[in-house]
Amino acid sequence: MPTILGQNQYGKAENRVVRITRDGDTHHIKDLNVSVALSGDMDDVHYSGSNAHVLPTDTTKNTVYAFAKEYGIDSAEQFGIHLARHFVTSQEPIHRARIRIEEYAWERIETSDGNSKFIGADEVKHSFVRKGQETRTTQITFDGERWQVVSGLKDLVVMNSTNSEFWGYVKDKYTTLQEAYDRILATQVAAQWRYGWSSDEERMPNWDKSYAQARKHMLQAFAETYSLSLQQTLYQMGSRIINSRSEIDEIRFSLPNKHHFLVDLEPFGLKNDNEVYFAADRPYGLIEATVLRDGVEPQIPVDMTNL
Ligand SMILES: O=c1[nH]c(=O)c2[nH]c(=O)[nH]c2[nH]1
Repeated sequence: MPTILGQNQYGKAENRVVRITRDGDTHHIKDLNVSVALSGDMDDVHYSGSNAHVLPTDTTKNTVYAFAKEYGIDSAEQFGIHLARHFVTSQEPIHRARIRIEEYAWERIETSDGNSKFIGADEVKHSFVRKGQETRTTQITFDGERWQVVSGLKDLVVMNSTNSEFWGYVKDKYTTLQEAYDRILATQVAAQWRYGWSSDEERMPNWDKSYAQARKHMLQAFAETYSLSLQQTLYQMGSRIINSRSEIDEIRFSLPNKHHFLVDLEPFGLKNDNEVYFAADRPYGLIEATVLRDGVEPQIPVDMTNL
């Protein structure tokens, strides 16, 4: 049976790099998980085993660490752009680079009553606690000409303890769900947004500011939407970002509905007045959608949850 090679890519996945920047005795941390995927003129290695075009995955790993030292890590996006440009422009057989980065945030530990020489005004200059909230993500793709930057976050857990209803839905013979006029709405946000920036000729966005603003608008929309469904809330979150951030053209969400079921306390002679819930972990409703600036083509893949 004749066969041919289809899409292929290779590189070192999940390079964990921690970069400390020492500003006197005040230290700064960047903690990343960097995955490199390269593609191009790689037929021969698959067909015959010739490695003549293969930059070893080990080298791609080393490059991540060397770049962390040589250029530092400003933002995950900036670091990814640097790496992608390097692989595509320095190796002829490599035509495309995709760099995926997860960033883990750390914050300074507050002091008790400053008595060590290492302790500043009200925080330790070299002691950190990892932030327990979301993970920031980015994916940089470069083909030698066009850039695509898709950034976002995952595992951002949010809850509204009121201002959520769900009723008026289709009912068939299998429907048992009771209509809800005051329910808990909770989800674990995975969101990926695509920047309009796509060529070196255009002015690059301020990645850190854009992330902070997109996150803020998303959370505010979640909190401020009186929800008739998680779908409606999702759309509000997305359109709030598109309307307030001109550098972002498209955003895709994957929102698990973290169901909170009222517990029946009647057997114990107790009335449950929307106070005691069972937080179910599965199954969960999974609500996913893309929100776009009118007129732009969608580019974020539908199945982006493991980005
Ligand atoms: O916000 C919701 N959207 C649904 O589509 C749905 N389906 C369901 O059973 N509960 C909910 N809640």
